[in-house]
Order: sequence, then structure tokens, then C-alpha cells
Amino acid sequence: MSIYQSVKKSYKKNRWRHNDWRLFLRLLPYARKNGGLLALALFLIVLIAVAVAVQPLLIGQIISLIRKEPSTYEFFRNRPLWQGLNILQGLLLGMILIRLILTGFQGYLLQKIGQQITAAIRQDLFNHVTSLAVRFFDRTPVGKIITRLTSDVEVLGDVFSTGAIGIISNLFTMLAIAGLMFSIQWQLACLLLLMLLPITVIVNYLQQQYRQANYKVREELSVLNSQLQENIVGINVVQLFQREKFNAEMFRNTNKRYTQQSDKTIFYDSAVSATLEWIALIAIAGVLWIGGWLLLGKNLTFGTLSAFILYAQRLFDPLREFAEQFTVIQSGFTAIERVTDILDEPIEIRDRGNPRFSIFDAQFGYIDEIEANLEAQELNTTPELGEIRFEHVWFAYKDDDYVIKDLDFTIHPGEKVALVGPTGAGKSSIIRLLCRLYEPTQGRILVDGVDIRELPQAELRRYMAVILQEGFLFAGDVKGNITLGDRYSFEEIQDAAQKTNIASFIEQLPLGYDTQLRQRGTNLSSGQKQLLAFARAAIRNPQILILDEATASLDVGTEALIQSALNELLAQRTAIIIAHRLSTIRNVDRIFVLKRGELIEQGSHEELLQQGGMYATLHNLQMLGT
Ligand SMILES: Nc1ncnc2c1ncn2[C@@H]1O[C@H](COP(=O)(O)OP(=O)(O)OP(=O)(O)O)[C@@H](O)[C@H]1O
Repeated sequence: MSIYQSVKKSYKKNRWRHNDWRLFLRLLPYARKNGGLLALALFLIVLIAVAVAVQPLLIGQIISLIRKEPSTYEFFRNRPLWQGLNILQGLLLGMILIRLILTGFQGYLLQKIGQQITAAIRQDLFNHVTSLAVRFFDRTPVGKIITRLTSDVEVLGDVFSTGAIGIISNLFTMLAIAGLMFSIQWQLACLLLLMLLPITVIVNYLQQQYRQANYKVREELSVLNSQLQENIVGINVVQLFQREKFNAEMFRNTNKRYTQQSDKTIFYDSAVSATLEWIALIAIAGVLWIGGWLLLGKNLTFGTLSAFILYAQRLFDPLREFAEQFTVIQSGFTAIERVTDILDEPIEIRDRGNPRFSIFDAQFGYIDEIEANLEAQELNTTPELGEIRFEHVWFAYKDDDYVIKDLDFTIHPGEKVALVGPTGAGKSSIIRLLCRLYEPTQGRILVDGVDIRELPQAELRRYMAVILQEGFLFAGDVKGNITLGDRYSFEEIQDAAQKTNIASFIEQLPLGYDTQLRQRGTNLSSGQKQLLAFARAAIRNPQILILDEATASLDVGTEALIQSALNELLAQRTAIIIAHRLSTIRNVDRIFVLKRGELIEQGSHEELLQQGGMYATLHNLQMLGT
């Protein structure tokens, strides 16, 4: 229900923008990239328009020639009948062929342009969406983003391929027809052109209505997709809690609203076609009536009247197509609005234009060098890098609802710190802030003395590796899931797997490192996914390692295996470990106890037990439980 309400709101917000043709300009840069093809398509338009407009004239001339009427052009009149007829029929056939061949070729060109524009917009949208801060994803349902990236973008492609170019093509055809009509008989030409005025007013009104209805349809489609996505992703919970019927009912309601809105667009679309059909018939009747009257007064020949009856039909053909193209354009406007909404979404967390500092510049030079230095470090020396400092950091996801309150601490290079505290205390939020997925509302975070806002995000995130409770895997092979697209040799991959004690597990897989994993790694157990996440972190050789409930999904045996690997991995690196099971963090250097976003206790395991505060209480409770 809440999603639906937001549909209404966002529709109202966007309502004022209806008819804003400036939106169309947003597409011009994409059109410009296909300038050559567009120019060719426009050139073909002129040829096709002439071929279409000339046909009734030729038919009129054939009739006039046979009936020896004065409206026959002298060129044909001064020849034998058979010769004049042959030339006219030849010309007619030529025009028909030109029209057929060029229209086919133009159709192909337009589809091609449409596809290229669609691909470019889709790519830009993807790049933009993946650069947006996590905050955007917190408030935007996935289905909504997917709808915009897929069907909205598809509609945009049609704006050019069938919409805009089609409208220009029909405009040319109508201009050519109007020009020829006036050159033959101005009274009938005026009659036909006057009929266009009421059509424009009525069609314009209907199109406005269509646009409004279409906006709602697109929004409803987003809601529909969001629900679909939620049910597919959460299928386990849906089935385990027997939510199938309940969810089906919710989906039925959304589906109904979507269909109702779609019905409205169909109504307005059909109304446009019906109006045009009626007016086209009235126009032909008008031509017959006035033409017949002129014919009786010998002011018009049969040949000219026949040509005008054909013109009356042909003039309304482009109009009928106009209506369809306007519908495409109107849907296109809706799509542009929705796509630009996302493209205009500011990238909240950006790299500075000229990052003043880089951890690597300051200390070693480049990432490869730092890795070499890390390898070379003696295990028993204290590392120089990896200091984390929070300076009076405050943070709220929403307004003033602070979940981190005045955090002020320093974690020294090589130190292992555990974050503990009840659910919702803010432990994961600290990690998200440190990785710059969100930015502090107040205060600053420094890594090795450098404000993380000064660092390029890629560098910051390569400097630290995060292992979360749920290891996320991409569709692809095991190797690719360890390297994640970075260039590492096979030996390095094997080395990382060995370091984290998971090499034997990988080798047991059917194709070892080449085993294909399904999206989100559904052909692996949670523990197995987690093991890969460890290798992924190890290969990056990070200076700071963050474990957010990383071993919670492992069985005792595997955890012991990983723990010994971890001890090696953690040596010489700064580490932040979030754990609910306090037994796993007993040996860390310091434990930070958090409560509602505040650091209320800190010290070693023994010190905190002696203090007898919250840590001691939690510890004793867990001891009782075991
Ligand atoms: N994306 C979000 N948008 C709004 N509020 C959030 C978001 N993520 C977390 N919160 C809120 O921030 C507070 C701290 O959450 P956080 O995930 O940091 O807690 P945590 O200590 O890691 O909890 P847990 O031990 O359960 O993982 C909670 O009250 C939570 O409701």
C-alpha cells in the first residue's frame, strides 16, 4: 500500500512537467552520436514524401488524359494517347517502387538508430546507478530501478525510431500533399486543410489525457516489478511462512490497478484513432459534395476530383500515423521523465576532482608497491600503516535520528579491535562509514592520517577488505569470484585459497577453480560462500581487514580451519571484528562496547570483565547459555 501511495505522490510531483518538450532535448546528445544515420534517414524521408504525394496526381492525370479533359498537362496532351498513358503508368509504377523500397530501408535504419540510442542510454543509466550512494538504494525499490533500466529505456528508443522521425516523415508527406493540392485546385485544398484544425484540438486533448494515464501505468508497472522481485528473492520466506496466498492477493490488487490504468491509455489511444477515422470520412464526403458541385458547374474535371478524393485519403493516412507516433512520443516523454529522474539523481559520494592525498602516494607510491611492502614486512614488527581514527563522528540514516553518536577513537596500525553490543547498536554502521558507503553527518574519519573524503573511493576500498556475514557471489566461475575482475595470476588465486585453507574445498568442486557458480551462489552452502569471501579478501592483501559476523555461518570444524588461516591473515594488519559470539573475540587487543551508537566501554577482555559493565553482563549471559 505504501508503495502505491508513493506512486500517487510522485505522479503529482511530476504532473507540472507534462508537455515539457524540453525533456526531448535530453535525448539530443544521444541522437547526435548517430548523426550520420539520422541524416540519411531524413534524406530518405523527403524522397518518400514526394513519391507518396505524386501518386494521386498521376492517377488524376491518367483519368483526365483518357477523358481528354482540359486539366491534362500539355506534355501528355500533345502525344498519342497510348504513349501518354505508358509514361504516366511508368511514372506511377516508379513512384510505387521508390516508396516501397525506400520505406523498407528507412524502417531498418530507424530501428538500428533506436537500438543504438537505447543501448547508449541503458549504459549511461547503469554506470550512473552503480555510482549512486547506498542511501539511494535504501529508499528505491529494486523493481523500480529495473523497470527504468529495461522497459522505460526501450520506450525511449522508440521515441526516435518510430516517434520523432515518423512525425517528421509524415509532416513532409503532408507538406508535399498540401503543396500539390494547392497547385491543382485551391478551394478543395483549403477545405481539406481546414479540417485539420478541429482534429488538432481534439487529438491534442486526447494525447494529454493519454500521457497522464501512461505515467500512472509506468509507475504501477514499477510497483508490480518490485513486488515480483521481492517475492522471487524472498521465495524461501514466502514458502516457509506460507505467504503464497497473501502475497498472491497483494499481487492481484497491484495487477488490477495496473490493468485499470492500462485500460485508460487504451481508451485514449483508441479515441484518437476513432476521431481521425470519422474526420477522414467527413473530409472525403466534403470533397465529394463540393467537388460534385464544382463538377456540375464545369469548374472541375473528373480527373482533378479523383485526385482530390485520393488526396483526402492520403492526407489522413499520415495523420492517423501521427496519432500513433504521438502516442509513442507521449509514452517516450513519460519514459524520459522517469529515466532522467534517475540520471539527475546526484552522486552523493564522489571522488574529489584532484584528490589531495593518497595513502599510497604518501607512503609508498602505488598499490602494487604497497603490496610488495606488505609481503616483505617482518611478521613480528609493528606495521606502520593501517591506523583508523574516528573524530567526533555523528551519523544518521534519516534526519536527526542519530545511530552513531560522537564516536571518537583511534585504532592503531596492526591492532585488532572487536565491536560488540546489542542488535542495532551501530556496529555495521561504523563499518559502512569507514568504507564510505555513507558519509558522517558530523566529524571525520581518517585512515593513516588522511581524511577518507580526500581519497579516491577505489583506493580506499582496495586498502581494506570487508567480509560480511552473507558472502555474495556473482554468476561465473570460482576464479572470477575470487578475483572479481581484477588481474591476478592463477598462482596468486591458488595462493590466496591456500592461505585461507580453502584450496582443498575448491579442488573438491567438480571443475575446481573453473566450476561455474550460479547467481548469488545458490549452488553453494552459506559456509562455502563464506570461504570464497575469505579468499577474495586474502588475494587483495589489504592493510585493514574487517570481519562483520564473518564466521557466524560456519560450522565449528570449518570455523577452526578459517580461524587458523585468519590468524595468519590478520598478522601485520589492522582488523575490526564484529562478533556476537564473544568467545571468538577473546584474544583481540581491544574490545569496543557500543550501545545505541555510543562507545560505552573499551579495553581488553580481562579488563572489561573486571570492570563488570555491559560486556561482563553479556559475557556472563553467553557463558550461562553454553
Ligand atoms: N539503511 C538503513 N536505513 C535506516 N536505518 C538503518 C539502516 N541500516 C541500519 N539502520 C538503523 O541503524 C541502527 C544501527 O544499525 P546497525 O546495522 O549499524 O546495527 P548493528 O549494531 O550492526 O546491529 P546487528 O548486530 O543487528 O547487525 C539500527 O537502529 C538500524 O535500525
